[in-house]
Amino acid sequence: MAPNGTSAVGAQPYTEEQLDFCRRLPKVERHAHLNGSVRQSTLQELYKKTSEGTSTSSAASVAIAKGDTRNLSEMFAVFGVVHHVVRGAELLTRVTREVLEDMSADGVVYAELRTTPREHQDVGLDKRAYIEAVLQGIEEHRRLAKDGVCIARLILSIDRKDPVTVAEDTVNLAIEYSNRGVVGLDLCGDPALGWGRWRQDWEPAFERGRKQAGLKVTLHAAEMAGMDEEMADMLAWGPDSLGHVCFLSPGEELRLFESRTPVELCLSSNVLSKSVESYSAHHFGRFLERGHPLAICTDDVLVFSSPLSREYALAMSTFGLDEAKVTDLARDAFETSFLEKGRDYNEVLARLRAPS
Ligand SMILES: CNc1ncnc2c1ncn2[C@@H]1O[C@H](COP(=O)(O)O)[C@@H](O)[C@H]1O
Ligand SMILES: [Zn+2]
Repeated sequence: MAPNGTSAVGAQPYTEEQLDFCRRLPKVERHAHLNGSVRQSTLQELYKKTSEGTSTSSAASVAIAKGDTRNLSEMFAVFGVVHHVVRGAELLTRVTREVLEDMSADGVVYAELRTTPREHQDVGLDKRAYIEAVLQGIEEHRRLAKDGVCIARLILSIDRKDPVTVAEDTVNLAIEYSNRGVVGLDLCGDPALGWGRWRQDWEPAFERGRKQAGLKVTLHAAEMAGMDEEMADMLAWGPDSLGHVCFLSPGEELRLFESRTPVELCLSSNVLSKSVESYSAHHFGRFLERGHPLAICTDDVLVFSSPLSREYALAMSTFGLDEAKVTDLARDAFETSFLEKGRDYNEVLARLRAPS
């Protein structure tokens, strides 16, 4: 790619050398939604087999490029396109394996995948089978990977649009699978649909997962304006990590800095969904300046067409980081992860510390 060539997201501000460095750099992915990270060619292939026939336009429309007029709420419709075709245990296992293969090829050595357990009634899949199919994909990748393994753990997501009974179910499942690869719980979904429910619905559910099984908790937070009250309540409770945090008032931002709660920052996701005006205006700059614990992440590589190496290259060029700083960022991201101490932890650490 030419230094100033164009792609789905417009002119590239980084050089070929920067991108190449970021590709080779061993990295950690902490915020990737499984169905938002499905390989584009797989989605197209699955779409062709449906009753919609040979049209691939629906599959193609999941990619959001610069200039796309969809806002954050409209963007959530794209996940319906993926959920429509990724059905059944076999496909869930396959897409999980492929996501990890793609990450591994991009230099990711450890990934926390997150997904919302769903029933696929038409193919007789219940939520337990859903989770087992995803865990099987992680296991298959590990067994079959030829060019380096991306070690992975699973986080179960609770969608803000669902009733609290669904959240309770998900917590039960996360507890059940907590010694089999599930390390945490997440609050996700369209913030416009389910805010104002933190204290009553979500906090008790997450608290139970944390108390009963030591599960870690990450929350999509301040994804739209006017969520200060929820943010204050979340911080008072004390999550292990927070995603996005785009719309913080100066007071809440200060409180977050003081709490030292790690943040998962997704530059392209925020710029392309118009939560943040431009790369240079991204709050990544302020968090970096404060030395706040953070991890650069992709969110939904299928939708935003930007793998982790590219997100690092964008941060590198936009904020003038040298190779040593970018290397530190990748290592620091691991410090914020949910991976338990043990053999895998030591393996990831060794790969992150290996001289490049
Ligand atoms: C843009 N930022 C975002 N903010 C909030 N939630 C998001 C998201 N991107 C994805 N999801 C959540 O992840 C689900 C798809 O993956 P899974 O089916 O769970 O694997 C979406 O339905 C949405 O709830
Ligand atoms: Zn997300």
